[in-house]
Amino acid sequence: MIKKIRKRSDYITWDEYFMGVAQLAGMRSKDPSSQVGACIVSEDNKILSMGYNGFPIGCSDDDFPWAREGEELETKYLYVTHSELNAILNYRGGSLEGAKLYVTLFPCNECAKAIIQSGIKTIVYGNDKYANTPAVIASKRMLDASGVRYYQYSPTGREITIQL
Ligand SMILES: O=c1ccn([C@H]2C[C@H](O)[C@@H](COP(=O)(O)O)O2)c(=O)[nH]1
Ligand SMILES: [Zn+2]
Repeated sequence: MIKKIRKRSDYITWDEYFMGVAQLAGMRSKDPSSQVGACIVSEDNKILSMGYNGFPIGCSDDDFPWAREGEELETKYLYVTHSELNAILNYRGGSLEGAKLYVTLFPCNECAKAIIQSGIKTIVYGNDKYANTPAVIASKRMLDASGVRYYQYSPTGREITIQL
């Protein structure tokens, strides 16, 4: 009698996989307070692009400021490219129409504009710690008006260890 070998049952789900990849991308960020990662996926679950928050090419991580407060020109906010925008700009393959974005932080209003214009139709986000700020309220207003669906990732509690 031949015993049929069945597939593993503890493999990770698509959402775990892509949110995990977004988290890993965020680990490249040099921002001391918020590391944000993003992963863009096609309708048939192929990774199209990734990004994290950081300064534009040529703007040194050691020279540009990482401060959150102080004189505006000496804070990071005027310089940092957000993870979602980096992921959109990093894509070299043409259209993102119908794509899905996994991102560890709810996108701000500026990222929402780029998401809408790029054709991304679904956002799966991690934390929403800036939910009460004008940037996120405006973001949701635009995403709702444009028919971009968003839902919060539900952590499964599963942990992985990667040896580097
Ligand atoms: O849509 C967003 C919003 C913010 N970010 C980045 C930009 C900054 O590097 C941090 C936020 O810094 P705080 O110190 O938490 O204010 O997150 C992003 O990538 N995408
Ligand atoms: Zn943003």
